[in-house]
Amino acid sequence: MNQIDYLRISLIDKCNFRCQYCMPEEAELDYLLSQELLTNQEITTLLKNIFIPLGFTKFRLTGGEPLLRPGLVDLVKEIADLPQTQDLSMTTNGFLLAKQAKALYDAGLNRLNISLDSLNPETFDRIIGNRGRSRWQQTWQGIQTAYQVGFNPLKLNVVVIPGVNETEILDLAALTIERNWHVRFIEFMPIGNPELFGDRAWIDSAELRTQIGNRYGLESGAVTGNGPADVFQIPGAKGTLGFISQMSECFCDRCNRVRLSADGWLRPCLLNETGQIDLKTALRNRISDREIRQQVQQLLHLKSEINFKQRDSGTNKGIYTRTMSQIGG
Ligand SMILES: Nc1nc2c(ncn2[C@@H]2O[C@H](COP(=O)(O)OP(=O)(O)OP(=O)(O)O)[C@@H](O)[C@H]2O)c(=O)[nH]1
Ligand SMILES: C[S@@+](CC[C@H](N)C(=O)[O-])C[C@H]1O[C@@H](n2cnc3c(N)ncnc32)[C@H](O)[C@@H]1O
Ligand code: SF4
Ligand code: SF4
Repeated sequence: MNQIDYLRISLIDKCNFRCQYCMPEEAELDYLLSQELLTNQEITTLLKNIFIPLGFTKFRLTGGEPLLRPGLVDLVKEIADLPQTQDLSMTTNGFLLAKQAKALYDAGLNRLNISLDSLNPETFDRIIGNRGRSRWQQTWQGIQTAYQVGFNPLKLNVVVIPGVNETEILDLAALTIERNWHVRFIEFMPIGNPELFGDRAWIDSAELRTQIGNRYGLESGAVTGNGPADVFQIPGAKGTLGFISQMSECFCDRCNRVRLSADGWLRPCLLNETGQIDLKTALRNRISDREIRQQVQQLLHLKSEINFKQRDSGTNKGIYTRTMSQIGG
């Protein structure tokens, strides 16, 4: 069995974007109340008393949009300062990054993955549901600032949507030639927007590799990470290209992570809710650390069963009912 040592922590379920593939504008979502969110202190207590003693050393902050979380820099510092923390990273849409990047870097955040689905401001705004105000320029500035303050590796996540941004694959891949950035193409999953997903809403990573290989050539590459990306490189490029292929491949056999939702549910697998544990209620009811650790350990033992056998059990006819923003993607 793989060692499960990577916890993805959702800090908030709200977002300042409404990406078509995640939180489409027309969707009605129920948001958590602020008292339902784990506090910073509860998060660090869980890390110190539960997850670290069970061998967790890698933590990613996500959401919703983590940069909207009040007290974020303090939380980053507290987690980074834990002696057992080997890797502390964040996944963000980058819109509020230009102002926060330096403070986050100084607080000890090691790595950033930033979503950027298009280099064309109009396409970008259409994807993120801009509600009348262009957001591309500020997002691009956030990415540049993050790189300038020292985030390395800096990864850009592109969800590839047929008919929306698929014509930009070569341009996005070309970003890595002169820049030490890591562009990752993600196969669109049937989570969040069933209409957009339609009949064939994802493009096989192998197809993208052929396109890019024909234009620029492609060889194997390497970059630091804990995730499912297969990494390649354009020969001579400064950065790399990653392919995250959850639709065309199954990488569950190398799964090393569990997820903590913003309201404290520990979820063994992204794609289903089997076996979830409510850690917030346990903490607030003063259940002993020992007992909570035992419950978590039991879930970790069950995880490989859940991964393989119940991957689709959280779906309704193959469509997932919770969005990535609610789960903590
Ligand atoms: N099926 C599946 N997909 C995942 C999982 N974790 C991440 N992904 C996919 O990978 C995309 C990028 O995830 P990121 O948040 O950037 O993190 P990562 O690639 O795991 O992280 P590093 O490699 O450590 O940088 C997500 O949007 C998902 O589409 C997972 O546990 N299961
Ligand atoms: C849910 S977001 C949370 C962090 C941050 N708001 C962001 O967008 O980077 C995390 C990742 O999930 C991805 N994502 C959301 N919905 C998806 C879907 N239906 N299929 C594949 N990836 C998805 C996003 O592209 C992003 O890279
Ligand atoms: S993918 Fe990220 S930025 Fe886009 S709506 Fe979802 S949580 Fe927000
Ligand atoms: S689908 Fe579940 S088991 Fe597979 S990689 Fe994602 S979290 Fe792990």
